[in-house]
Amino acid sequence: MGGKKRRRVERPSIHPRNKYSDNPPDFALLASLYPSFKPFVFLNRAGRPTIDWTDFNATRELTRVLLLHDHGLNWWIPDGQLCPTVPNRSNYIHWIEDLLSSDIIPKTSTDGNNVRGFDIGTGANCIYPLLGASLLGWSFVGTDVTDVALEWAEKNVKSNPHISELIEIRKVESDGSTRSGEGLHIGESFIVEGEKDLSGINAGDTEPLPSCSLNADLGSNKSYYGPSVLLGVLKDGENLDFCMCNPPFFETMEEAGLNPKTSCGGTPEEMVCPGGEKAFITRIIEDSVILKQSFRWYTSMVGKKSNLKILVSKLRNVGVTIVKTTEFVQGQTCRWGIAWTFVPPARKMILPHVAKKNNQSFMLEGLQRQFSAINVLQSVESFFCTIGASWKSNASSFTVDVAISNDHCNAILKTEVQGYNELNNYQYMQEICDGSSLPPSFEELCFRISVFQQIPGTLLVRGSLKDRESPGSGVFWSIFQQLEEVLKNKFCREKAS
Ligand SMILES: C[S@@+](CC[C@H](N)C(=O)[O-])C[C@H]1O[C@@H](n2cnc3c(N)ncnc32)[C@H](O)[C@@H]1O
Repeated sequence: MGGKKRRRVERPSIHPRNKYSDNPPDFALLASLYPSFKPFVFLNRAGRPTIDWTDFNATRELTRVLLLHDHGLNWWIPDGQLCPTVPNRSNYIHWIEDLLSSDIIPKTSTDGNNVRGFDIGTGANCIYPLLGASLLGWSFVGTDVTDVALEWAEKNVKSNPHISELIEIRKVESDGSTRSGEGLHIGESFIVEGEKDLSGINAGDTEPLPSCSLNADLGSNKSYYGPSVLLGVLKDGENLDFCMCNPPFFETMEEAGLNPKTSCGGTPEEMVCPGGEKAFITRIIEDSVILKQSFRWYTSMVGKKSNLKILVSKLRNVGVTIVKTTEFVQGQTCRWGIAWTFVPPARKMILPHVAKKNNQSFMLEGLQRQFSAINVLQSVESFFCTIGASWKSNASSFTVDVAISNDHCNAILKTEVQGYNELNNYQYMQEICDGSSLPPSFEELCFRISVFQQIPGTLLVRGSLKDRESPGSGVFWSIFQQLEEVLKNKFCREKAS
């Protein structure tokens, strides 16, 4: 013991564009400027001004003065309603801003102007529309089910005439139907068999989610009990840039009350839903499967990492083109963000974790009888011949040595059909925005493809990079994926999907 050095785990930091990233709230200054805030401020043991985080009145007053002082927003919520922490909520807004400005999916013609978002469960505090509109000029539809949330969200919008035109508050009926407004339809919910199980699903047992065709009566197409989330709330023909959601995280109020260190309020309607956040976000996923490209990005906050994994697994099964996750700093605790889209990606990207591997392999199973390892080897040769690589094969060792120039690699990547991409973490997202995740430049990419007989009818194909440190390792991975698809399509009874 003791000999091992502890690796320092890098914690993600507050978003660099967050107003508070370099200047955390200055309680002393705020207390001097706002007499109503002053009584809540005292010096802690280290002599620094602070507030009692377990006092709801103190946290609410802090939020009020921060929104006023730093964002020019008038804001209030009644006792007990969920009180947002402004720096934390801002991180989510900036993450969406990154998604919209990245070139992962093609940009729209508006190119950052007239961005329109949809806040599922905006709450009495209406925090996301208020921040998104005041910081970035975005327009919003904010939805909710409870009267108190709708009433106070409206009040908060109206108290800010400079942005009130940008925010529409929309009611979702709590009985499972949706309000019959302009373009909305009331419909009976139908239940998909096994729906209850969806909330208890494990990462490994993700069945494809039920889907049904888009039709005029969208609200009736939803596959879950309870209030609509998107289907039927979204109006006919409405297309938005993104939706966002801070879902009711918990299954019970007891679970919700487990953090005694802070008091941010929160009623059962705000904090709890049957099946917790996993069930709630599953509803968003189910609706997204039907609504597809009505939103460019679907996003949600996630409270538990275990749920994040499950949700990513679910998304793998429903035909999304990209899944992106991030970690948000929330004081002592962590929250995660998940985003997905059905828009085809703009270009190929290399996953950072796979890009670092220098060995890749796949199995060719269920080989059709007439084919053997030598046929596979020949197909490997012709694959590389077609893409213009130089290659040398050795029929006795069942290997093909390949060399590809940088220009050829780029040509291959350009024509490639992008499948599923899972991009992790905010830092990586930044790389994409900077363009530094583009395929790196190198002289020649050299690797060996080997074909091994496993059992009759099964071959293993392995690709090994000659130079472990090659900057083209990500490109190698990508080409190897294409080879897999080609070989599976040609040789296996069960074709590549
Ligand atoms: C955790 S609160 C989030 C409030 C606010 N967005 C925030 O971040 O502080 C969740 C909100 O979702 C609302 N809600 C629950 N089910 C909903 C549904 N089907 N559609 C819209 N809102 C819903 C609740 O009433 C509650 O206001």
